[in-house]
Amino acid sequence: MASTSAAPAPAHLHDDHAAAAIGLVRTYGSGDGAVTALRGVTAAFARGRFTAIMGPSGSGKSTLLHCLAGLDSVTSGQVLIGGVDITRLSRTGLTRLRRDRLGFVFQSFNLLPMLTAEENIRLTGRLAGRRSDPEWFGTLVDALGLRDRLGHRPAEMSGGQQQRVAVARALLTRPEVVFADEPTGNLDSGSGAEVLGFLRTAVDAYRQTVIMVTHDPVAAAHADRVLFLADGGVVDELDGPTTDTVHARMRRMES
Ligand SMILES: Nc1ncnc2c1ncn2[C@@H]1O[C@H](COP(=O)(O)OP(=O)(O)OP(=O)(O)O)[C@@H](O)[C@H]1O
Repeated sequence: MASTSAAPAPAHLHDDHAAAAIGLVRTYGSGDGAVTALRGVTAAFARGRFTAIMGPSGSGKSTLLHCLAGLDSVTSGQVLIGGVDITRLSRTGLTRLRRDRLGFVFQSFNLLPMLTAEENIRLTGRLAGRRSDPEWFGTLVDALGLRDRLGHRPAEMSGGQQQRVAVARALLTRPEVVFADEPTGNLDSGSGAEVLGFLRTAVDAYRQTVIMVTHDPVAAAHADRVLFLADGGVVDELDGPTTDTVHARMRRMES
């Protein structure tokens, strides 16, 4: 396992947290042109919970998500996934951990155009050399309403259908954490609500952990908790968000 080569996590972050950032700093460039996107972020993400990350443009949301997901390197600090400090993994170890233990949903769907919906859904498991559980595949396909789309290629599907394929792909390997970067950014509100509703179900019914960046208070209201960033730091947090309470916090941050 890739995880065995990493240092142990602090004891208080071992058990209940699927992911955590500890003193995370990310600076891009150097000298006069350096930009510090994250200025020492510490945040923990509980297992089986849905967390939204919000904040003004440029506040560091995508950088935080990408560092947590091992898609971007960190300048200093630790990132724990299931208790493993991923900043200490080799490149190969990190690639393996991402493939085996994390799921991704991006704004732009990121499906392979030449593959059918079914082939796209099965792709990550294939790359990991695993046979997927047929029952779980069927459960996902039915829950996401994709049964009659499995033979279609991305160009033959709506944006909402493509994103549902991407969600099925992300969940098929039962990852430790699903990272979603503006998953509804390219969808109309109806299709967006379907995708968010399914992410909610994945958390409630299957104890999936979801961490999602969004600009949209309606999307954030599907989460259990919202973390607010400003200027590269965590400035606020809200449990049990509603669209109204998220709006109110955003307004307060802007004033
Ligand atoms: N690869 C990079 N090189 C240089 N600067 C970067 C890079 N990525 C991000 N930044 C800078 O880091 C800061 C945080 O960017 P980030 O994309 O994380 O913010 P965000 O909150 O996700 O913004 P948005 O809501 O507009 O997507 C910004 O000032 C941005 O310009």
